Amino acid sequence: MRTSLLRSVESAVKRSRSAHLRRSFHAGAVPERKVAILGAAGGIGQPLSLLMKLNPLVTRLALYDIAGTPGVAADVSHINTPAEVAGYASEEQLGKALEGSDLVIIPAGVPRKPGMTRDDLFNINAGIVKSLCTAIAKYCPNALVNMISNPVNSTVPIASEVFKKAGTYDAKKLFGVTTLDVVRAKTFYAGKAKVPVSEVNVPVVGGHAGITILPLFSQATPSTNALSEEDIHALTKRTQDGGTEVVEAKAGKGSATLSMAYAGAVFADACLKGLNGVPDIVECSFVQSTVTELPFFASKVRLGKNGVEEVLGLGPLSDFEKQGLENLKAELKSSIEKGIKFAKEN
Ligand SMILES: NC(=O)C1=CN([C@@H]2O[C@H](COP(=O)(O)OP(=O)(O)OC[C@H]3O[C@@H](n4cnc5c(N)ncnc54)[C@H](O)[C@@H]3O)[C@@H](O)[C@H]2O)C=CC1
Ligand SMILES: O=C([O-])CC(=O)C(=O)O
Repeated sequence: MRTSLLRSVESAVKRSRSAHLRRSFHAGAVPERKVAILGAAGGIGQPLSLLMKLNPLVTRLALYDIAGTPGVAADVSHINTPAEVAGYASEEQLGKALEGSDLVIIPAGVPRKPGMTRDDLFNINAGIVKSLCTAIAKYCPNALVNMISNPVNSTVPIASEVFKKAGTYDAKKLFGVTTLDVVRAKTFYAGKAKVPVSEVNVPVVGGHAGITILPLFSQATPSTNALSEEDIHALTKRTQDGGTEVVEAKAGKGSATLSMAYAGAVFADACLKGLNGVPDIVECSFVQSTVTELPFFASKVRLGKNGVEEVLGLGPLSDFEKQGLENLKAELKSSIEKGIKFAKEN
């Protein structure tokens, strides 16, 4: 009788201890995180919403678009993962979508058609990005911002100016998403070097348009002697033209959406891990930088509890890469200046 009573007390204590441990794990070790996606009903927005719903680090997922959000939100919300989904469908609801966000991902805006450059999107997307960033400054000034909307080389400087004007700019919290360039460089390198793609790492620096995209294949791992200089030049060109390859294949139906959603989800996950204090999270991103004389530049970035913990240097470059770096500076500088001028004048 006594032993059975003891056993039941012991097991009650054990149950309460493990419940306490579970509670403290939820309350402490893995913080609650709200992620907002602006442009959530678009070609990128929909699969990105799906992937973020699958991310166990996301507690609340706010899906905002000017059209089509209720359907996307209802659809994604039926997936049996913990993130709570809410859809926001009009400008009046943008504040609610943003409030309390730790991370805002922006894939809002028009995509390219064949024959266009990313800069041809400037006239429409600059205004969209400006108004969304004005709302971010108002409703969630401390959130990390992942800018996907093109031309990234200009939209990130636009965002920085909007935040400066609002008095909320924190260079550590603004990121141009260049992960798709890294994803492509890894895939193309693995195919050519015949190494397992899951083991490949390739930094991609510079910006996110044409020759401003500079993959550093001399630093690719696993390293290989199997590639000729010609192979490296062809891999570089293919990475730089990766977006155009998709635009042409889609023949008027837009640009990369699925690979971009994957890349956006990879980068957002890295940002959330950094925020949560996971050590050694390094990704390439287009950020405010002193790596070159340009005020914004993509390079490896260490992510932490406040966003950018450290902007890493370029490392040793081959002569071909050194030349590529010099060649990209004029275009990148002018795209950055175009964004800053727009934000200052509008
Ligand atoms: N950074 C990168 O590596 C990449 C960037 N992109 C860029 O991402 C952007 C989106 O591309 P897609 O999803 O294919 O275009 P899409 O046209 O399929 O979707 C864009 C969505 O943005 C929404 N939108 C427009 N104005 C808005 C506003 N003011 N507020 C909220 N939502 C708004 C639209 O309703 C639409 O649902 C384009 O600018 C494209 O160039 C695309 C691929 C890669
Ligand atoms: O090429 C485009 O217009 C979309 C984009 O940025 C990419 O796929 O890298």
